[in-house]
Amino acid sequence: MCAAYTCRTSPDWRGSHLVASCHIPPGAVLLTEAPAATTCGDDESESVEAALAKALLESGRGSDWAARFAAAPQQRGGEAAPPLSDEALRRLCASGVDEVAALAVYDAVRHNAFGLETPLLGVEHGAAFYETAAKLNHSCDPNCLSTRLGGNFALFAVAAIEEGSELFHSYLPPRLLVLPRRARRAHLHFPCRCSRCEAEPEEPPSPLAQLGWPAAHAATAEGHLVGRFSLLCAGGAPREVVAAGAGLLSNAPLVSTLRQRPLAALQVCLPLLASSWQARAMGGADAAADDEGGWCVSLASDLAAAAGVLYCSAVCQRADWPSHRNHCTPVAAVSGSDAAAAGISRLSESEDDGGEDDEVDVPIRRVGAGGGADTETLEQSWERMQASVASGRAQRLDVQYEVLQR
Ligand SMILES: C[S@@+](CC[C@H](N)C(=O)[O-])C[C@H]1O[C@@H](n2cnc3c(N)ncnc32)[C@H](O)[C@@H]1O
Repeated sequence: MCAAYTCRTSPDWRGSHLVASCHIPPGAVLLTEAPAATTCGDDESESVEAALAKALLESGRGSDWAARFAAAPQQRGGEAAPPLSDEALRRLCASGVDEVAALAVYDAVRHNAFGLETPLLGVEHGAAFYETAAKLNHSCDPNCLSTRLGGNFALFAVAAIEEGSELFHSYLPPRLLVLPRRARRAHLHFPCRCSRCEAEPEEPPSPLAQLGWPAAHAATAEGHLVGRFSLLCAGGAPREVVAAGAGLLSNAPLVSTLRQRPLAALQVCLPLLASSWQARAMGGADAAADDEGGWCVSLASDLAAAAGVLYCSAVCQRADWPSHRNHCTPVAAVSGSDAAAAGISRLSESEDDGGEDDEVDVPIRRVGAGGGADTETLEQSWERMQASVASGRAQRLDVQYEVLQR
């Protein structure tokens, strides 16, 4: 393959950006880059950005270097890291660096640095500056996947890219790419101009969102709440878990999401593997077979989180309640006609009295693979799944549901 990309500059929001210099097949490795500097962010007295600027200044980078990364006027603003405080500037200059250089390097960092996080847990552990990767713009429907391995940056094509097309990766973690535009926007520090955002209508503020109800729930024209979740009670071995995850591909709405957004597929796999390891730590296959100690795992974690915490059984739900009640968004907070229309008040009452016998018993309409719908309660769904788990195989339960009006 030819040198995969060239750097171009345009006067619009794209500023400096990377463009394919030939046809690129999916899967091609386009860039691997060591950082110009990294920081592990363990000094609580300064921000990771200030620490990174300090490391760059100490390696001899100054104003001339920083000018290559200065944000174009149309890219300024937004909510990137805050400007440098006087105290932080004083500390940066303590080693003899002049103020102009310190401010310029800090500015380059605040608009171009990458956070470093652990792949599975998503724990932030520092930041890094990559000189070439800094030129990559963001898209919510990216044609490239970037990853940080150790402190290094790697970029892969996830689609065929035509010569002359811009290379985009996502500044957002894959799990957030399945969210609608408004929800994604909250995680970016600039108004996104990518083709997906430009094409997606801005959703009108949902009455449910105003009530603090999760964004992944949408009200149908009839005013019902619609949600979707995938839940896995898996066996103890990674291959069982991954096989069950592959089974998820029979879920038509999810498949279409994954086809359109290949990065979302990664996010489905990572929790699967994490859950598998967790299962092993908890005693492997025996844990799954144990009526009292079954464990609950969400697959598409954003959807599951949005749907509330999902349990494989009333036993698990009760067991978790002492801890869950501390961070539960009380459904009781959703009051008035919207709540009544959504038919969620009974869920609130049954969850909130905390007694031994509380069970979530929301009627749902289950939408089967063939599109036919029948009605069952969540409790009946859990029972179905428990029966599957008792059969000894890794099982999952995918339910697309409407909460029916009462
Ligand atoms: C790491 S820089 C990317 C390179 C940048 N084009 C340049 O000229 O330096 C990140 C900045 O580019 C802009 N940017 C990147 N992707 C964008 C997008 N999809 N929509 C709007 N602005 C974007 C934002 O201003 C963001 O803070």
